[in-house]
Amino acid sequence: MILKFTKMHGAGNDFVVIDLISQRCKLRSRDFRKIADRRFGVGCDQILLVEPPGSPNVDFRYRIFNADGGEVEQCGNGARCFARFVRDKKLTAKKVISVETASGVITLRVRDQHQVEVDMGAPEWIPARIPFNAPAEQDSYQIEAAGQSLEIGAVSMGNPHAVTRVDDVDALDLDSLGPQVENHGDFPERVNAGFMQVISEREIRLRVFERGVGETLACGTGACAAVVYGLKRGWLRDSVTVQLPGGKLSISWPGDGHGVIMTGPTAVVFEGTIKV
Ligand SMILES: N[C@@H](CCC[C@H](N)C(=O)O)C(=O)O
Repeated sequence: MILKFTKMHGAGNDFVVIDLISQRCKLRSRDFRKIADRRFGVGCDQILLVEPPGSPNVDFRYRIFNADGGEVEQCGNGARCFARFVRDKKLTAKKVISVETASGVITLRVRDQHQVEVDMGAPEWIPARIPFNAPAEQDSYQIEAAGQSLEIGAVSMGNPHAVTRVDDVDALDLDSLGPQVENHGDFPERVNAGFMQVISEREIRLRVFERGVGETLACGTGACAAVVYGLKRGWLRDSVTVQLPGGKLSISWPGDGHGVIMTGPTAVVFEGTIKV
């Protein structure tokens, strides 16, 4: 079958977005791996599927597949591209769009042609719900990875994150450290590994080694996880600018019980078709 797709990115985290409302197709894990392959396919970090909602109070269903073919619960940069896509394709004229994901309903607000704000929902700190093996919830935990002892914050933004504060993100060897944290035995569903450098109370630099992908140029849920951890530890305040290798995101969180608000860019790169 020939499928139409749109290649998009949010701060350099790139996606193949497929409308499964106007076209019908059952895609399998190997199809996602082929589409994501940068030599034999289109190339992307994640594939985003636009589907009809499963319940009456939401506008769409949003499904996310990592480049390794595995389905995941959440993707922040993808959520912004999703909002831009459904408006560009005239699947909705709404500026406030609610979508169901594998980790619950999130709300997308289209600010202008390029900037979208997303309420990513409240962070989850309870270890069993991340999931992370720890006897009790703590502000931080010690884990061993690549022969080093790391102090991490463990949090779910719908998907699991381990965040480590470092002095200089440029000095990290993420190719060796990233896979060791991603596959750490205390994260039974693996984890996205974020490394943040605090520049000031309102600005951080962040690199993320994403579960099922490797290092990406930006990770929206990773930015939310880093900021909520930094706010909890008292290192950050108010609205924080997160500088990622591919661009900037703005993140704010009023505190426990509230959703994390992420604002950032979206871009369309090209449209095409692929045989699956
Ligand atoms: N790029 C994403 C996160 C995508 C999913 C992640 N790799 C996982 O496995 O949980 C983002 O922008 O949040």
